[in-house]
Amino acid sequence: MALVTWIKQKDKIDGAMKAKVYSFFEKLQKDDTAPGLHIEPMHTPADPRVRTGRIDLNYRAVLFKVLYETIPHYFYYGAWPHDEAINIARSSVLKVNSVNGVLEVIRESTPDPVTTTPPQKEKKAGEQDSQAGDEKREPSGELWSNPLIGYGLVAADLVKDLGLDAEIVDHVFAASSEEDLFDVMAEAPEWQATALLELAAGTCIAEIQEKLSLTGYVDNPDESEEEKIRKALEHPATKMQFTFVGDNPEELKQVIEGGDFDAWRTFLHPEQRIYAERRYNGSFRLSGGAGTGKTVVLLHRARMLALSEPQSRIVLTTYTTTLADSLSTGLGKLDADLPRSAAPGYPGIYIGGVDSLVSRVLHGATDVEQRRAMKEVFGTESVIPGKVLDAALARHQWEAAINDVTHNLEPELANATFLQQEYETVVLPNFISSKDAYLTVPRTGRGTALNRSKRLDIWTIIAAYRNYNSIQMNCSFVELAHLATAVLRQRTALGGRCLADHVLVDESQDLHAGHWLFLRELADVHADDLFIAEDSQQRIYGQKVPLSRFGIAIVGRSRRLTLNYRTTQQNLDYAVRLLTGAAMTDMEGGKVPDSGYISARTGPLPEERSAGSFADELDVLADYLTQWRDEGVALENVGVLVRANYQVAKVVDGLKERGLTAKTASVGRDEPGIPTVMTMHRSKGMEFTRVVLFGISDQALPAKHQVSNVAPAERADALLRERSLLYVAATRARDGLVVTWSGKPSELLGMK
Ligand SMILES: Nc1ncnc2c1ncn2[C@@H]1O[C@H](COP(=O)(O)OP(=O)(O)OP(=O)(O)O)[C@@H](O)[C@H]1O
Repeated sequence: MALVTWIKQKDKIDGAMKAKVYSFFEKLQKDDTAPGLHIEPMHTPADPRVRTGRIDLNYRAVLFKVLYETIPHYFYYGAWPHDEAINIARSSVLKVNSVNGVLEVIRESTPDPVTTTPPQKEKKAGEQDSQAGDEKREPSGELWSNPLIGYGLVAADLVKDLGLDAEIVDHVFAASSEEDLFDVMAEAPEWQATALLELAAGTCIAEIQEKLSLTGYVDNPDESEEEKIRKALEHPATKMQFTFVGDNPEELKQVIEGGDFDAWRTFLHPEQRIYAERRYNGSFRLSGGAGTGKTVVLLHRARMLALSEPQSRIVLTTYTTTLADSLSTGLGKLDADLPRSAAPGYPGIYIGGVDSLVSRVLHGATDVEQRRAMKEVFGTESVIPGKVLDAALARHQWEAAINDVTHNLEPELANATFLQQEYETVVLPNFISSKDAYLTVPRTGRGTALNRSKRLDIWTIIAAYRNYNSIQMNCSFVELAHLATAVLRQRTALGGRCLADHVLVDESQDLHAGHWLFLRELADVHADDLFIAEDSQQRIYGQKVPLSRFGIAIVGRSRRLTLNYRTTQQNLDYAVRLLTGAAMTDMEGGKVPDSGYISARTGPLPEERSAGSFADELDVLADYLTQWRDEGVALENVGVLVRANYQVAKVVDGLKERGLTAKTASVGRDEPGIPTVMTMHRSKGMEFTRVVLFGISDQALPAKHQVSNVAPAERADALLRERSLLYVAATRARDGLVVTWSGKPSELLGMK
């Protein structure tokens, strides 16, 4: 028998190779002396533990063999063509870092930045396909200056305090372009690459030590190297790159098949691991920019809770059912054996969109509970209306109420947007059902002040709106959330048990006050009651709502993730620039930095393309898709994102006229060779290898109905939501990002 530890692969391996690697390790786990494996030591290696093994005729595995008593333990570094493998094997060393105790593989000769050829740039898609008369704009590159030198960092400090390898540090300081810098990082151990990335982003040494858990290690010279390695495997920064597979073939299969794409299942960042595993004495909020792994943390945390408390009732929820479905798929990938529960209130993990949770509670409520809830929310004891009021009908009802009622309100107040916000952030959360109650309720957080006479007029319109809906038996999702809250409150008032022990919430920036009141009732106040993942920069619905108002105390229990795993630094910079000019505030009203997110990946610059007309813009889009297809890009991993619903069908039809098949999001996502066209709203939580933001003109963004006829105080917030929408859409791209428009570009692109 032999044990195996897998080291995260820097070079991607294809399907055929994966099968061979699996078969090699399957044999090795059983018997490392099996003749076909050819496990051999090197002549004059830098590390005497290094071995090579025969994967096939051409490829050799590079391994390190550590003996624990009589049991061999192999650390698999990678597989390369024969000669390359021999070179790598001879020059690589498996060691425990003497400064911080992290296990790492150091290659004795890292690339020399002066002689390194920068990696082949991806050809700029669409370059030769430019339409006559089309104008192409690329964000201009600035002269590069080495950020580590700029910050006044001293190489010796990085070696002494952080434990970075001296040779790697030398190369980093000698880097003369961003490509050089990324090349050096690509060869460095994972934790060192992350530390360098943080240094380049301006993070100080002490903060990096904390983020990567690098403090507190004391090297014990009396301890054997084997023992040090065994202990180092437990270090959180080691776990970014090493995972113990042991002699378990199933674990081996998972890690090989998952490859780079499913690395999130195994190789967590030390901070992600902390947030997934640490217990908190109350509610906790995890913030972070798009793609920083908030969802990944939630999934790992749900697993940790389910495994450590098998009888606990865990609810994992998010804004929509589509997002909940993808949480469910993700959890299945992480651990298919976790106990699931079909309904909230039972042991196991229940996953559902927050509105579907609301509806489950209401369907399970007795007639008496329902009537009392109606009394509490609307002031009349009746059955809960059966029809759900959609956004379009709600708008229509508001407009009807505004027209039918006599009032003296100015247009900025007498419009559907303002009134609906007033209703959903003031009236409903305070369970107001009478004029007198509305006249005196505090309107904390609302931008526009209202005097008594305005409040009177507004209440008259609200009463008419409620009346129309009551006649037509309509009820909005927001009203339903308040009704479900009222049902749960009745039960707890009668001594009933809450429905959940732990509630984990994703995409929480978009939840409205009614959702928060409901979630607060779902689990009572105790340790680890609510774990909330949010990115206030991605708030594209509703108003910002301070959690403290709903009895959710996160003061002192709120942290932020900053390392982006999804998209390239180029796309990230571009997306963050789309937010420029907008003051981002988090849900507690604090300032959120509009930069400071870093990515471990680099790629081509985003491209901006203008076209003379809608038809020309479709030509541009068709050219990109054709070119990508010809380059071998799997078009099913391409997303074309538009601002408005009606544009979806127009783009699908337009592409059809140009001989290309595309589909809408409702048809599912995985038809080979077929890209998906969807709204930016729908793309939330998703990711694609390449993204085209289509139709980003002054006519489409900001959407007129969001920002016109809106009171000045509300307009800024509406504009911010439009910027956030662009940010959400741009951060869906893993690699390529293209932005197109016809006519004039949107002001949100910030072009002069
Ligand atoms: N530790 C990790 N190792 C490898 N990949 C990771 C890791 N953490 C996250 N990822 C990957 O990064 C991408 C973004 O992760 P995730 O969806 O959890 O981020 P998020 O913060 O929830 O993003 P968003 O807010 O944009 O929805 C996913 O493809 C995920 O698999």
